[in-house]
Amino acid sequence: MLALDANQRITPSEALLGEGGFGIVAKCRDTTTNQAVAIKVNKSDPDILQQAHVEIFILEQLRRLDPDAANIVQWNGFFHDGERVSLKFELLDQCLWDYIRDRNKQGLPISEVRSILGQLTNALSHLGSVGIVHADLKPGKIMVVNRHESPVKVRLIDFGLACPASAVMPGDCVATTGYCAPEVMLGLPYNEASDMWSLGLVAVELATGVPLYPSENDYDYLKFIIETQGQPPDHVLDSVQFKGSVPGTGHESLETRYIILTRAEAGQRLFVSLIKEMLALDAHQRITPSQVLRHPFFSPGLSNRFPWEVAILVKIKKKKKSIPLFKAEQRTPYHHISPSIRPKTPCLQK
Ligand SMILES: Nc1ncnc2c1ncn2[C@@H]1O[C@H](COP(=O)(O)OP(=O)(O)OP(=O)(O)O)[C@@H](O)[C@H]1O
Repeated sequence: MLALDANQRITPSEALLGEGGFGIVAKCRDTTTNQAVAIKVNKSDPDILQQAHVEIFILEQLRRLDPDAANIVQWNGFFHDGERVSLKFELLDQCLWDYIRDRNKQGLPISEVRSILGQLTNALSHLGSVGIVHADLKPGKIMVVNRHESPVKVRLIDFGLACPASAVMPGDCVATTGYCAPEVMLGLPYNEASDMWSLGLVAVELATGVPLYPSENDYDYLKFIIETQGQPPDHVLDSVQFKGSVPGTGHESLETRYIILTRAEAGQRLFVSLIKEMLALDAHQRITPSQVLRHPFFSPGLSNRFPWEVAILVKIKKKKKSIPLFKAEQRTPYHHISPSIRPKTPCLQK
């Protein structure tokens, strides 16, 4: 492990914890406290420097919250190292992707899904109380404090794309394809409800071990959503002012994913009913954090009454050919979503 000296200088090396678009995260020892910490060292690029200052602004807002009670990473300030700005965080153990992978991608038992989903809903509730949208929620941005602890505790990390709900810039979508809410993708105004959509997809991944919409491009992602849930309601599509290019064609995946309940236990049915409310296409209809926590899926004693050891499965249906999402004669790209691909039976129901 590296030392963080009195002048707060560090040298990146084998202590690398992670790497991202903004730089690296390294494990260091803070010589004043003698504690291991995680230091996010941003690249010296001017755009990234500006982004780092936005992240610092958001982290300052979050100081009003108790990180432990709010399930968000504890931030301990920042320092400059030459041209670079570095952020100091509590050291966490592993991200949820790795945690799920270590369980052979089988999905977690109901007790753990409930516990982790409850903690993340609590995190969104706290973010909402200070008017912050995370805007990039996914298993890679959620970390386990200590994988050997039971029940495991989780924290939300990386507020690099977060913004006050009152200052959202529609159309400025840089969030991760495969987790971002439809309204964000469509360039519409968005708010805290977009994090709830992402959390719905995280919940499915916790329960099944695999992503529901594993897409690398906007076209595939939108296609997965429409095939499984139908197209967004007309009043949503009517407000789309899509200025960018039509999401790429030619690389379409030929898969659709369906949630299959192997044994239709009550716990599983409740879980699917909750997920459907988290993944409401219309953000106004989406369930809120306090409603999630009051959902029967969280009722005490559920896991005792309905032990759910068999994880939910995701069935992958292969198609012979791709389906056009857009019809040339219609008005705007997102009105070109062909009604013919509306599923007869929406997949998110048993
Ligand atoms: N507090 C922490 N403790 C331990 N590891 C961490 C911590 N914060 C971040 N990491 C590791 O570093 C990785 C990158 O962190 P982070 O997402 O904050 O950086 P980023 O540059 O914004 O990433 P991206 O470009 O993917 O958005 C994480 O996925 C995680 O593995």
